[in-house]
Order: sequence, then C-alpha cells, then structure tokens
Amino acid sequence: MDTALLIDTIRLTPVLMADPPLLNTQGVHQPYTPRLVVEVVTRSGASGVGETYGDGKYLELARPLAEALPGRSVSDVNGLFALADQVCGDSRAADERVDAGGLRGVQTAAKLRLSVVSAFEVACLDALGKALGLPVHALLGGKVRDSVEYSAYLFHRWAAHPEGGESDDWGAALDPAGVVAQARRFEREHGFGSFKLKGGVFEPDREIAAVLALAEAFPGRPLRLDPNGAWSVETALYAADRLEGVLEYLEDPVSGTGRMAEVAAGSGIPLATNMCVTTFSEVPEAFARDAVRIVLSDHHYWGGLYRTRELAAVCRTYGVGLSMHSNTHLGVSLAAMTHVAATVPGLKYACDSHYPWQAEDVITVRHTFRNGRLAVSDAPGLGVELDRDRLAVLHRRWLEDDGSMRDRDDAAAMRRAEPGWRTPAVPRW
Ligand SMILES: O=C([O-])C(=O)C[C@H](O)[C@@H](O)C(=O)[O-]
Ligand SMILES: [Mg+2]
Repeated sequence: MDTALLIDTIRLTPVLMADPPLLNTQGVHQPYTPRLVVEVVTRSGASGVGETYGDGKYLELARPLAEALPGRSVSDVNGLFALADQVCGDSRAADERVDAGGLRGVQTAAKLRLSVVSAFEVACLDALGKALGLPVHALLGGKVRDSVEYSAYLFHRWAAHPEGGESDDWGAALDPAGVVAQARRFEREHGFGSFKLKGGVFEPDREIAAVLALAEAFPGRPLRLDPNGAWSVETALYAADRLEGVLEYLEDPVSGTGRMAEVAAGSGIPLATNMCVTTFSEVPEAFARDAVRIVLSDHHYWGGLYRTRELAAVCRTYGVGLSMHSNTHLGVSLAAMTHVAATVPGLKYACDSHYPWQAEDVITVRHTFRNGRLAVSDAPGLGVELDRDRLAVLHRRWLEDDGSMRDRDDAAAMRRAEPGWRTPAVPRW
C-alpha cells in the first residue's frame, strides 16, 4: 500500500459566516450562519479541504468520524460510508421528520451522516488530486464542459438585520420593483442569465407579480420561483396557471411527494425539488408518480460528489433533469459543486448558488462568475487554497458566540423583529 496517501491528521473547524437578512417562508437568515470546514493531511503532507453544514447536529457526527480516519487512505472514499455508519451512531436530531429548519427535506439519521461524510469525501478527493497532480473532476471521470452556469438567486430581503450582523449596500427588496432592481445588479455584476426568486414569503399574488415583473425586465430569460413548499395544491395550481410559459420551472410549490404529484398532474409547468427528493429512498415514489421533472441535488445531502453522479445516472435513466441546489456556503463547497457539475452530462439548467450573497470566505481567491458561469479549475485537487487568517477569524466568531448562532434557525432570527413569530404551518397559503 502507498503509505503516502494515508491520512495523518484531520482538522475540524466550525465557523460562523456573515449572512444578509434574506427572507424565506420560515423567517429570515441569521446574521451569521454555521459551516464546518474539514481538512485532511496525508503522511506525505498533501492536504485537502471540504465543507458542510455546521450546526451542532453535524458537528456531533463529524467528531467520531474525524477520530476514526487517521491511517486510512484518502483514495478510499467508498470506505467512508461504512466507517461513518460504524462510528457516528445516530444523531439525536434524527427524527425521520422534516428538518427542523423545514427547508432541507427529511432529516433521517442516514441523511445527516451523508451530509457529514460529504465534507470528508471532498477533502479526501482534494488531497488525492493534489497528491496525483489531477483536478477533482478528473477523479470523477473527467469534465464534459469547461464552465458551469449558475443562476442569480434573488431574495426578498431587508436592508439590515434588526440586531447585529454585517452591513451591505443592497438595500431592501420587498416588492416587484425591488426584486427587479436586485436582478439587474446580479446581471451587471455577475452576468447571470437566469433568475430564481425565493418565494413563500408574501402572499402568492405579490410573488407572482414579482415574477411577471422579472419576465418583463428580462424577456425570454429562464425564471424560477421557489416557495419552499408553503402553498396548498390549489394555490400552486392557481400560480402555475398564471405563470405557465413564464417560468422555466416551479420549485417545491407544495410540501410532500403526494401534493407535488397532484400539482404536476394538474399543470403544464415542470416541477423541481430540493425538498421532496433529497435521499435515494425518496426517488422511486416521486419518479413513479411523475411528481418532479428536475431534481436539485445538494452534494452535501446526497453524500458527496460520487453519490451526486450516481443520482445523475438515476435521473438520466428516468428522463428527469438534474441541477444543483445551494444553501448558504463558502467557496470550498462552490468549488466542489463546480467540479461535479462539470462532469455530469446533459446538465441543462443553471445551478443555484447563494455565493454572491456571501461577502466572507475562507479561500485565498474568491470565485468570480463571468457571464453567469464559473470556469472549471484544472489545477490539482479542488483548485482552492485555504486562507488560514480568514478561517481563524470566522472560527473565533464561532468560539465567541453565546450559542445563539451555532444552529441555523430562521424563525428565531425572525423573532428579533417580530417577537410573536412562529414557524408557519404548511400550507401557509
Ligand atoms: O432552494 C432552496 O430550497 C433553498 O435554497 C433552501 C434555503 O434554505 C433557502 O430557502 C434559504 O437560504 O433561505
Ligand atoms: Mg428550493
């Protein structure tokens, strides 16, 4: 065995990264969001980095996995899954119900483990790529495109957090004109050609009006609306009727595969999801019932980059499209998404990314979108380098936090502005 590839050291660094006051159906983003940065270093000194969700329930699983890994090879990515099953145990958070945050789909023990494994998998591939002098996309079989298209991720938002947080110059966007102004700036600064609006925040007619305003401002451009499951079937069918021919797809208008299937059967608009299909076990029912036309993969939920390619093969087999979901993330995960997206044949929908909202990062050179696309790196590994000073700053923020930001809770953040706020029951409209 080549001992050079054996893992010598693992470092777990939880961080809090600044996040603007973006609104969704649960509430509003906290001023700071937790992420976990995972580093592996091999005996020969090759290092790799990965990233995943950083709430306590993920950290709790990452620690035993980190302890068990030294001595194993960074090339043994398949072995990570069995090892995680063996050492991580079931998180106390796993309850087989929808994630407490409500926006990440089911929260099973297996999915929580996979979300943790994904960061270790990416870190191992980064280190392996550096050791072999190969980019991560080559370890996945090779890129089939040189750049990956992303869409602008538009949010209704406040100008500032009610308490604390970093400031920015975006201002508020609380009506169709504000949404269009935001989209124009995204286009100007990053060249995005397609636009997704986060919905489920205001009454459906107000959000439909925002989409129609976008269609008028950007004729012919792909548009999406994502109410995160907040609507009833009736409301979704009404919106689908108003937006047929305007939307490229409607994302999670309702909660659950059954309701998605009803909406799909009653409207001509393709439905996409990152909520009712987030694990392989949810695929058969959703595909058999024609509930979704596009699956938005999040490589964290699905267990990493190889598993994302497996999902892509399943989707291809059933004629279902694949694109990528995003949550608040750093540049490490954006690099990982870009590598895997570069290897997936027939990726015809622009991927989501929150990255333009993230002013803070832990890599030395920020990613730059050109014409809404990211170039696929051919440098060894992921092609990013950790900025240790920035990592230390964001980690210090996590250490100094009183615990209120360490678990993302958009409803709790909303209560700072509206003390009586409760996570809305679904369907909300
Ligand atoms: O497409 C999605 O559903 C998301 O990106 C989920 C996120 O949590 C989003 O709603 C957000 O960041 O507020
Ligand atoms: Mg979504």
